Amino acid sequence: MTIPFLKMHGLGNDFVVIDARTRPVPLTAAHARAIGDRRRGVGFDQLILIEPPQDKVADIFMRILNPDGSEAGACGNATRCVASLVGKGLGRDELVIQTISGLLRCWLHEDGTVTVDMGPARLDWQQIPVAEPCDTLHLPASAGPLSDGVGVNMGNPHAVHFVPDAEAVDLTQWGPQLERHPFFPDRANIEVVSVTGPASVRMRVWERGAGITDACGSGACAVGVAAIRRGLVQGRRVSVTLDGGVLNIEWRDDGHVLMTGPVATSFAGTLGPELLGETL
Ligand SMILES: N[C@@H](CCC[C@H](N)C(=O)O)C(=O)O
Repeated sequence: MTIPFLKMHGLGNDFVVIDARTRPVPLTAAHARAIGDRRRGVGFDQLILIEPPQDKVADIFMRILNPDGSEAGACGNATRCVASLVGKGLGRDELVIQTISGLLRCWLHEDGTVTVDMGPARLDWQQIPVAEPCDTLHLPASAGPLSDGVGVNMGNPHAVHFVPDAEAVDLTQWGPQLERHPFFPDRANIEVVSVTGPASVRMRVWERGAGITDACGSGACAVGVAAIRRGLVQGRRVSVTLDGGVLNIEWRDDGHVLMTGPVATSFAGTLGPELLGETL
């Protein structure tokens, strides 16, 4: 079996996107690891499967796999990419994407950017989740210079750390330690953030199951929410600058987080037996 795919990215956060709406593509964690290996495979930050929806109000179901084979409940940048791809295919500028975490409404704009309603920010300690009751505005887990994080779940777990200079943090050293800290039973995506203006921040990310990436959409949402909760920015809109560019985040009064940013397609390719094995 060979499987066609598109390589897409949001701010350099790159995805192998497979359209499995008309035929099932039963990829396993082992397949994800093989395809995701940038030396042997195609390489990706996330593998995205577009499947038929299980909910009547949704247009598609989006499955998200990390390069370590783990499944994620949210991927903001891929949601924009998939919304753009599917929306253009259907001739629609508004659609609903279902994930294992819920339903996400998306809007395609004339300038090519996409807005996603990433759903409500979940802030209770059980929702992050963390190992024991605590104030999620001040998480007690630490590693090296990273401490006093803010816990936010955007369909996936994030621990946001405000630091004087986000560029100065060795994420390769401290990211994996915090990702797998026993305080985070589901592991966590780790963000380091410096405030750069009254409504702007600079963020770098260590993604759970992927490592350092150029951008993380759900992470930018978590960072916007954390900055607002801490009173570090004015208002409820935050411009988040990542290595790959800027995402605009709005935390609405009803608790939902809106993320707006660009979408890009790099190339089309095919996955063959050398990566999928003979069993698929
Ligand atoms: N790149 C993503 C996040 C992908 C999932 C994450 N690594 C996790 O395991 O939760 C984004 O844009 O949100």
